[in-house]
Amino acid sequence: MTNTQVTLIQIDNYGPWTVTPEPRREVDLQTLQSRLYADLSQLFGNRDGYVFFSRFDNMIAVTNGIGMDAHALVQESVANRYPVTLSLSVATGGTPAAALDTASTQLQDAGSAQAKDRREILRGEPVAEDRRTAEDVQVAHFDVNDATEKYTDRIGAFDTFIHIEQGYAELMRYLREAHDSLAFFVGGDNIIAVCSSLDETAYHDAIAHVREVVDVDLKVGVGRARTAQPAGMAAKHALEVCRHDGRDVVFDEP
Ligand SMILES: Nc1nc2c(ncn2[C@@H]2O[C@H](COP(=O)(O)OP(=O)(O)OP(=O)(O)O)[C@@H](O)[C@H]2O)c(=O)[nH]1
Repeated sequence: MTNTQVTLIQIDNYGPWTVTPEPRREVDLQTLQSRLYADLSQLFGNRDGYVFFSRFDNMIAVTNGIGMDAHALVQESVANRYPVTLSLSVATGGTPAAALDTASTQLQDAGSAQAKDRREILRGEPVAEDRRTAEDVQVAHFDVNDATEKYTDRIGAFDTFIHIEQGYAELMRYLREAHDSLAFFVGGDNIIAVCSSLDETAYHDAIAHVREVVDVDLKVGVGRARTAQPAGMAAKHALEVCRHDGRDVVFDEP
């Protein structure tokens, strides 16, 4: 069984801030959001976590092995350097979606994302040390088959983008509904999913579903570990085996 620890990251009172005292320049908001994501990726990544930008004002991190003190340091570092602050809600669960639901509820209970007086909330609990196992995190790294040859080198950049995003949208919905798992677009033609304990058949079914509904061909490498970073690396190595052997689904061999 997986035991994913998820952290919901939310910029405090961001909506009002973007229009106070009057609407701020969009280029400045885009710069702030992407720099904040880059910083969080480093801050959590240096501690073996993964951060996904999702909606930018709300980001989602896989934080197995990262305690509350480290979360507090991340908040302090951001508050010292940015004109905005962050609330962090940490939760664990048998599935990634269940963990994120708990994290969301914890933060909603602390007040609205647009409440002036709700700042720098830090709530929740990490996975208890004695309950951690070598397979707490399952990361699936999906990739569109031959995206360069089929799309990038052949059709317009925007139509390529539509194909890739459609594949992502269908996969994200399917994994959420069928397996309580969370999939994130990470650039190029790549999607990284944080999964519950899916087996090989389940991945074949997910790939077949996406092919059938939106005609996008995927392959996937799957890795498992105590924390996100080594699970993600194992998934990348498994994906290389897919490429080499022409297979659609490969699990890493721990
Ligand atoms: N985030 C991320 N992006 C990647 C990674 N590998 C490749 N990409 C992106 O995906 C694009 C396509 O690269 P590939 O997936 O290697 O190429 P392909 O044409 O689909 O070929 P095959 O994957 O071998 O079928 C690249 O231009 C990168 O933008 C990765 O590990 N992580």
